[in-house]
Amino acid sequence: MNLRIVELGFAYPNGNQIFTEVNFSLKKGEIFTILGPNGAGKSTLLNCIGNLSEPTQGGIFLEKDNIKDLSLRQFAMRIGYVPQIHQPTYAFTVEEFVAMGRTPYLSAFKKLSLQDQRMIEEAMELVRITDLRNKAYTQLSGGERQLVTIARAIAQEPDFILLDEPTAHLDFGNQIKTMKLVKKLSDQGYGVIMTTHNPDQVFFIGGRVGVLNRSGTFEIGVVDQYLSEDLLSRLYNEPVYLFYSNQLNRNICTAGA
Ligand SMILES: Nc1ncnc2c1ncn2[C@@H]1O[C@H](COP(=O)(O)OP(=O)(O)OP(=O)(O)O)[C@@H](O)[C@H]1O
Repeated sequence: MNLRIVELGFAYPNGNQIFTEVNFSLKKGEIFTILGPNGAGKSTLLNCIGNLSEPTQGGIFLEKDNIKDLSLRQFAMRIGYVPQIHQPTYAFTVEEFVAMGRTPYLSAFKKLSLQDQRMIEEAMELVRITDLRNKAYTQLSGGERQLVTIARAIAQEPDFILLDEPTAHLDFGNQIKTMKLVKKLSDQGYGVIMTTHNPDQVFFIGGRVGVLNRSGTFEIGVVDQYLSEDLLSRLYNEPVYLFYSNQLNRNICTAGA
């Protein structure tokens, strides 16, 4: 299964052109990260891939199917989306919230099957939130909500998972756990697209990265070959340094004094 982003462009109705000519593809089991400064359009791009915003140019294809031609149910079985902020309306328990991921598989008024229950358990275990199962979603911290929303996407059993800044509300320990979880998801065969503000996370993950510039251009490269101190310093308008760690066997990205 291939997810292809072809000649994608997006402009808001007020004429604000956010990006043009975004091209990349992703297989199941791959991770693709997206970097870019505030306001560059990372969330807008993920919203297009997540079928929440309609691109003004180009299209998004799952194999040969343009996603705009899929029913909501077909789409939800193939792509799961974890938005940056999720404001709950009702006090569902964590287990009930994760169970919503099974909605595409349910027929009207039908109870959850054993397979549905198994996927809900597996998703909660993978994200390590099983002990929160009876807690109200409205009573969770921002970080816990983020993990529960990731579990809901996993329960959806999609081929691809989109994560919009998944570590935005997390403490340092949970940021590390989430990055390990992202790697685990790809090991388990999910294709993952993740936006982040932290280039070090991109070095941790490796693979390919797309950089969205303020000008709306999008460039792709292999992390270690493409992301240089010079490129990152220009991207963020601040000096950025890379150090190779023999212990970690990867580049570490940090700010200067
Ligand atoms: N409804 C809208 N109409 C016009 N412009 C908009 C609208 N919504 C967002 N924008 C603009 O689109 C641009 C891209 O926003 P987006 O949230 O996608 O960027 P981002 O890279 O995800 O930013 P951040 O890193 O701060 O989350 C911003 O300049 C924003 O002001």
